Amino acid sequence: MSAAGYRRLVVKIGSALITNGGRGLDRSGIERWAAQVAAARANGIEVVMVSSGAVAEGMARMGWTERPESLDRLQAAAAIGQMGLTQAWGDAFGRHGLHTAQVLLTHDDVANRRRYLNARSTLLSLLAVGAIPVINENDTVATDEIRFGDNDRLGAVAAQLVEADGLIILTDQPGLMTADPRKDPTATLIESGEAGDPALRLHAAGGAGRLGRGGMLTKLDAAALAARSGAWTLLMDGRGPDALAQALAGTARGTRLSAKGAVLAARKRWIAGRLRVAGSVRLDRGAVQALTCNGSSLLPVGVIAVSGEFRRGDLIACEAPDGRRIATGLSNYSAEEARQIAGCASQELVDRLGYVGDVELIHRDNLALET
Ligand SMILES: Nc1ncnc2c1ncn2[C@@H]1O[C@H](COP(=O)(O)OP(=O)(O)O)[C@@H](O)[C@H]1O
Ligand SMILES: N[C@@H](CCC(=O)OP(=O)(O)O)C(=O)O
Repeated sequence: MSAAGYRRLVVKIGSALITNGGRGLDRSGIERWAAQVAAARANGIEVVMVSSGAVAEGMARMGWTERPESLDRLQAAAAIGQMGLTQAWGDAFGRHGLHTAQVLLTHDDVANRRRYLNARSTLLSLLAVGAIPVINENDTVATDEIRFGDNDRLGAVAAQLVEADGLIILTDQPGLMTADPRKDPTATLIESGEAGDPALRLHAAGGAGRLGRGGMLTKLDAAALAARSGAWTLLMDGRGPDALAQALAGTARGTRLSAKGAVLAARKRWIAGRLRVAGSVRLDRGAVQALTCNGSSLLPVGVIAVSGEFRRGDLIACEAPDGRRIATGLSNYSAEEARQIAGCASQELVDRLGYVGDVELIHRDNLALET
């Protein structure tokens, strides 16, 4: 944990920054950021990277000066450039004895509950084994319908997936300015605000730079999305020699957007608002108590019976011993698996299943109590 109390952070590095204004990958920047993340990792902070740069690196490799308009050329540039990007991060973190893991996602992967849970498990496993996940959009297969479009939103989704404390968005400006500094040199830094405050958007109408896709508007959208899972967002300039180190330590200058309000309420409301359940589990008294009084996850040990047919990621009902519905939630296991592990202590799961699965049958973040 950092002096500021951070446990897990997502760091998003935008195209404008990582490509040195379009001159190919900024390798010294990558070395510097990796060294600073490695130092934070040594202090017990888990870090997930979201790195742009594939298209810009592909453009540099091909000698293209303008970002292609057509999807197939963009995809070609991304495929060519992603090679260099992965290699650059792998080499840089490797010098600090850290493994990196390339994770390419599309929006489709997280809109689907099952795949969302799979992506989440994989990212958490990578962190558990001490690796640094480096996420980018899977541009080669992303069509408009399944595209995040910019990596700011992908950063927010990553923060949600791993339940990060914060999302650090490094760009080529000091943060959110009162106006686009490329157009208005008198613009000044807005140092703090509340994520999701519509008033902030008035400052951010300027669009993106030549290489980036998002601009400030998507960074504000990302902050609002990250706040729904309780994460704050810091928008800042990543170019200073200690910029990321300061951000990871909680001392950087930039725009800090706080997450206020009932954090998981929106997600839990979404779960509770769904009418159909695919099955149900009957709980013992101890599990009912744990869920309703302590806000705990549902563990297999507290399940006495399983009804219906459901798959991993499906919504199921949790019932008290008298059949009363007390909660609904998204199951980490299929009905068949749930039957195998009902009543099992956590340490018995691997023997029953034949593989290492989630400890929770329903994680508390995916559980909404009946009101
Ligand atoms: N109010 C603002 N404050 C700061 N930058 C702004 C603002 N409005 C628009 N911008 C533009 O947003 C750009 C950063 O977005 P973008 O190019 O997408 O970067 P990245 O690739 O880092 O995501 C800045 O270079 C700037 O020109
Ligand atoms: N996936 C793309 C990045 C998309 C993009 O430019 O995002 P951003 O840096 O947020 O403006 C790439 O690697 O080039």
